Amino acid sequence: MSEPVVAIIVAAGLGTRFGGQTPKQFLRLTGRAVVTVAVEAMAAGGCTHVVVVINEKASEHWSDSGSPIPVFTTFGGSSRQESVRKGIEFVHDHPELRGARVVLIHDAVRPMVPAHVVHSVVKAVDEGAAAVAPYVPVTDTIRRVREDGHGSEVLDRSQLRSIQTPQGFPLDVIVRAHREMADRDVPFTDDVSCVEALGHEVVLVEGSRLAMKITEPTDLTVAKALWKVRRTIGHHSGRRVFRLGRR
Ligand SMILES: Nc1ccn([C@@H]2O[C@H](COP(=O)(O)OP(=O)(O)OP(=O)(O)O)[C@@H](O)[C@H]2O)c(=O)n1
Ligand SMILES: C[C@](O)(CO)[C@H](O)COP(=O)(O)O
Repeated sequence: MSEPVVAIIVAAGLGTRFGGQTPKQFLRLTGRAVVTVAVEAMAAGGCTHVVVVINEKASEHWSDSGSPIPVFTTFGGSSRQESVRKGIEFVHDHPELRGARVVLIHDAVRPMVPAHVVHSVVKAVDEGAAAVAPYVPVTDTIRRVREDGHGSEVLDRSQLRSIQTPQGFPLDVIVRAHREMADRDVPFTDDVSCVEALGHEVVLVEGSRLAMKITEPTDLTVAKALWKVRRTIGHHSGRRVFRLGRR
């Protein structure tokens, strides 16, 4: 039997920026929950198993029925970093998962990531990378506000990238990185940064605008609209739609 490729989907957030009673990852994206669509995206990209990290307080919203690959569930923590750590420890301790060759960490709230992006991340880890993240170019002009509160300065956006998930790692590397950063109490907003702090290089692969993060209510409206046309993206004759799919 070949080694598992495990995706850890973090879904333990409470969605304070989104608001509402039900955490955003359990809202519907045309018929199915956002997190369920994220599970399907991991399967479509070549993952063999998924661990969904949920919040104990919101567990009544979660159901894994109908998944194309085996799904395990564990409880998360009070920050994304802590939830990732708990997911990684679950994989590390699980007899069926601990032989994983590649581990991906994915936000439940990026449900529409295309299979080719997931596949590129898995491939880059398979080929020896210690930390892999998909990116899209920054298209807004970006300014940094000065710390003293007086004014701001423009940054050179040609050197900036917007980082997405899934991010990929060999299991031993991501376990070591998260344990060490938790011991040192160093916070990170993503997982490649955590591994980079151990001295590893971060490899970037091309991501997709479809892997947008649902953070605020408007994002879900946009996601629903994109979901309806996603099959045409990349095959459509219209240039705008084509570009959206590729970048
Ligand atoms: N304690 C947490 C916090 C976040 N997440 C997950 O990390 C991903 C990205 O987080 P974010 O978009 O910030 O979600 P929330 O924390 O739910 O949102 P907010 O910051 O607005 O409260 C989401 O899939 C979220 O469920 C998690 O598993 N555990
Ligand atoms: C991991 C991430 O999605 C990469 O862009 C992002 O850092 C998560 O940020 P959030 O504030 O926890 O949503």
